[in-house]
Amino acid sequence: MKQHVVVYKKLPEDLLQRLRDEFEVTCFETVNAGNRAQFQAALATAQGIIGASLPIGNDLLEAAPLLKIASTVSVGVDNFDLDYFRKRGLMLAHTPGVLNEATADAIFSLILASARRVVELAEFVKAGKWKGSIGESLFGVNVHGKTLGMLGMGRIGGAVARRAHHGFGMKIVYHNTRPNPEAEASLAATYVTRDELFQQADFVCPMLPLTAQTERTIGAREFGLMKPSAIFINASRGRIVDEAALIEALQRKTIYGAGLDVFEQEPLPADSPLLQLPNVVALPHIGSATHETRRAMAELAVDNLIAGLRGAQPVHLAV
Ligand SMILES: NC(=O)c1ccc[n+]([C@@H]2O[C@H](COP(=O)([O-])OP(=O)(O)OC[C@H]3O[C@@H](n4cnc5c(N)ncnc54)[C@H](O)[C@@H]3O)[C@@H](O)[C@H]2O)c1
Ligand SMILES: O=C(O)[C@H](O)CO
Repeated sequence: MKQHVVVYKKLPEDLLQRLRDEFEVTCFETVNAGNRAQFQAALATAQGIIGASLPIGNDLLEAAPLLKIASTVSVGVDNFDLDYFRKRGLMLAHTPGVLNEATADAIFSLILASARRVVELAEFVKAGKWKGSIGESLFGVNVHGKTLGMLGMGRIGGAVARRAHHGFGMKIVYHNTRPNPEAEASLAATYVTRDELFQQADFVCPMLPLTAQTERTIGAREFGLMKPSAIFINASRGRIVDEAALIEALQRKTIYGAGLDVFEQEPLPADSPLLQLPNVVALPHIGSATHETRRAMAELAVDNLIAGLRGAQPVHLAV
């Protein structure tokens, strides 16, 4: 009998066909309050699940007694309880690497847009307010030659730092779980303490996984250490930041601005104070959202799932 796979994200048709060739497949383009009961019922006979952007709590996993592998179309694995996977001996596969460059590009767009006030000034032009020379009050700040502080010098952090060093002549300071000799050799990156990073950087850019250790790791204390001219860039996960403290720092202008791709609550509620602040550039979690990169992520996630269900080792296992 064919094994059963539950898909909970829209996948390209040819990749779905690869799954159908080998497994019985049940698809949910999204899971919401209206179809959660059907989703849970489908899990009862599933050996594999594949999807993204849905917290898969242990209640759902308890409803899947035959499960062998979950394959997430993301590098982040914070939608899962890793200890539960270890205890049950389940595999959790993810998609590191293939999204490094697209995500680093998106982060650099936040750096440039925040520093040069691109969104604010584009809206100014569209509103018909450009009547003459703009004047100093609308000037931005330089990016080239400034100091980038990478908190987390992993795969994506390294790709951001590469752009900063080679493309923009920036000085790189970083803090990481352990020193990264390759970044030090190729990017002249300097390892600093966490506090030194917040104090020295013109652009503070965390690129950390969300874990019990990193949840709300940046708060009022850290914003207090930053320069009044510093810009905070976050495209890792919203919950690594105390968002209320960030809003306060931006409102009181104890920091210059922020470029954000991720938020405590997503989608960002329409009444978020962040949306009232001209010194904030907010994006809808688009780090990896290019056609090419999302395709590569979906392919890798399908490869991982098929390998796991065939009894082989998926290439990228988080657990
Ligand atoms: N916005 C987006 O669309 C988007 C896209 C891709 C990834 N992400 C997020 O970015 C995260 C990082 O991805 P990656 O592939 O670069 O991961 P990675 O594992 O290669 O890099 C993370 C780095 O952070 C370091 N680290 C972990 N905890 C730390 C701590 N407390 N202090 C200092 N350093 C610490 C690790 O040593 C590692 O070097 C993902 O987990 C995901 O949440 C977001
Ligand atoms: O973790 C990831 O991969 C991103 O946040 C989604 O593309």
